[in-house]
Amino acid sequence: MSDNSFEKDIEFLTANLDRYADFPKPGINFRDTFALFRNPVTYKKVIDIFTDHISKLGADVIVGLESRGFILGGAICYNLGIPFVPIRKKGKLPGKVVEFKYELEYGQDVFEIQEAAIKKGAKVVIVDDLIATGGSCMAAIELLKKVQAEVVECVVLVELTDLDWRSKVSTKTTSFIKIDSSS
Ligand SMILES: O=P(O)(O)OC[C@H]1O[C@H](OP(=O)(O)OP(=O)(O)O)[C@H](O)[C@@H]1O
Ligand SMILES: Nc1ncnc2[nH]cnc12
Repeated sequence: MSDNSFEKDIEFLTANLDRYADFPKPGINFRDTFALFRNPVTYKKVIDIFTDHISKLGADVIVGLESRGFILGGAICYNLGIPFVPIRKKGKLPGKVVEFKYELEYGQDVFEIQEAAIKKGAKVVIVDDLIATGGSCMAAIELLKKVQAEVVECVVLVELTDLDWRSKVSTKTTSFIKIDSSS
């Protein structure tokens, strides 16, 4: 559920989100959140909405999912003065990592987190630009379980409402823009 005070901003953001048919595969309507991030006006609105919501959750750490979760997470952490920790695709993080394989709307991948990046029992909020099948968020939750962190909430900008992500993600999830994958 989104905060009513941001209702007008959310309508504006929804209207400015780009859609590309048949990318990266036939049949996928790709929602390009970079359209919102490259415009300073819409980017600020997005970061303000996330910051306002996450400031009430008592998070110790924000975990951002590669790649667009990084663009959100860094700015939100700057506002809140809390650490940012990345979850990256396999093979990009040095040191001891834990990994989890997952599926998404147009393929499969492996996520990793650095073991030393999160303290046991830390309260974590996961951020990403979009939830579709829920595979990415589920993989992030499983990785955070492995390092014994506590996932308080997943917060995403866009939710594809008709895809069955809830069967994979039972952790509380907040989205601000809700759209049908075929619209
Ligand atoms: O709910 P899901 O079905 O898992 O899909 C959502 C994920 O898919 C996209 O990222 P993508 O994996 O394309 O990675 P990228 O940001 O590195 O391009 C999107 O930014 C989410 O992270
Ligand atoms: N339809 C979509 N648009 C953008 N990112 C996605 N990740 C998974 N499905 C997606």
